[in-house]
Amino acid sequence: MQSSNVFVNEGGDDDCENLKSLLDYSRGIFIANSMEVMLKLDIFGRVGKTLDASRSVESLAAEVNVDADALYRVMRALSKDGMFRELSPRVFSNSPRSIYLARDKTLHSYFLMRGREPSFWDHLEKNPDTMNLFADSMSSLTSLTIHKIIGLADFSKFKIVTDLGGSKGVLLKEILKVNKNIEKGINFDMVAIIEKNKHVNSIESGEQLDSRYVEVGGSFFESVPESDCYVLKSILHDWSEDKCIEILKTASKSLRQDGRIYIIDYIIDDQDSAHEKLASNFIAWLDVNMLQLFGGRERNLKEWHDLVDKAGFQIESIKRSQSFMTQPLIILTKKT
Ligand SMILES: C[S@@+](CC[C@H](N)C(=O)[O-])C[C@H]1O[C@@H](n2cnc3c(N)ncnc32)[C@H](O)[C@@H]1O
Repeated sequence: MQSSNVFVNEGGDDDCENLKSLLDYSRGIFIANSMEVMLKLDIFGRVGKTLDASRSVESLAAEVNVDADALYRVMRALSKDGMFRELSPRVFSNSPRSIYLARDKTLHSYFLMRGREPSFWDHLEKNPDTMNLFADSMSSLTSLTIHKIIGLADFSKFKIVTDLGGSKGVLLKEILKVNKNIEKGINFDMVAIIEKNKHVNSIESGEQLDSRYVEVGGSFFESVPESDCYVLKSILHDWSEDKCIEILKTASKSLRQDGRIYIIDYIIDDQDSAHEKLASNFIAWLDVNMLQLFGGRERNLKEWHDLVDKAGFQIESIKRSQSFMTQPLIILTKKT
């Protein structure tokens, strides 16, 4: 893909900061939902009305009867914006900013009015236009980082590569362009998405489709086409641990000998990231996005190791880009 966007060549820290600030504008709804939950549960007040008062997430969660992990993830993201302070792991105090909400309820109704209960998948199912917009939004984010991802990934040993949840096929088409050794590239997604892709491909005569490019509809919870390599980009962070294990086990059944799984997803609080500070704020909010929309999560390195281990895989290597937005490539092989 010839990229015309101005961010692709981001390299300097200025570009990173600008791109990060731009993306911050898209997370308003998640911040509003998080503030609504914090206020409904009176978390600011419960943490304490003085700056030196602190509470552990576990004691707060037990007191208000909510899941401690979910509460931690929301407080972690808010604290990256200075709304709480995480004094030690999972122990928070109010910050000079949040103490106001602990002491004074004047503004509570203002924040409560802005939250809402989202049901994203229901909404998508009932609104095909929004479904298309979602696919477009995913493809646009992918196109920002596509060259960096391809630069990280070696496809030279594979004959069949399948992009699981490949949406509009943006990434796979580019992989095929760069890797002439691949004999077949399969873009696999839900039937509704694939039908739409086929329709668009048939009317957009301007785009000459590579004859090696194939579209297959189905569910990665049921079965997937046999392949040497499965690409899972921005897929596993949508799902809970149990669902991720199901997806990986489905892939495992059809993975050819010496095959690999290429996970392209963030690693939260990754000490080896070139932009750990910038990225960790960005990823903590993405984590809240995943929690609120899908019941998914961003995972740290240990969580990735544990997850793939339970599905019968091991991490062979991790390749990181210098760009904060480009997810690392996590390469899996079957456990021996
Ligand atoms: C977050 S998007 C990622 C799209 C693409 N990989 C990217 O990075 O731009 C998740 C994709 O998973 C697809 N998906 C969701 N459930 C699926 C299922 N059960 N089987 C196959 N694909 C599914 C969605 O249609 C969507 O295209």
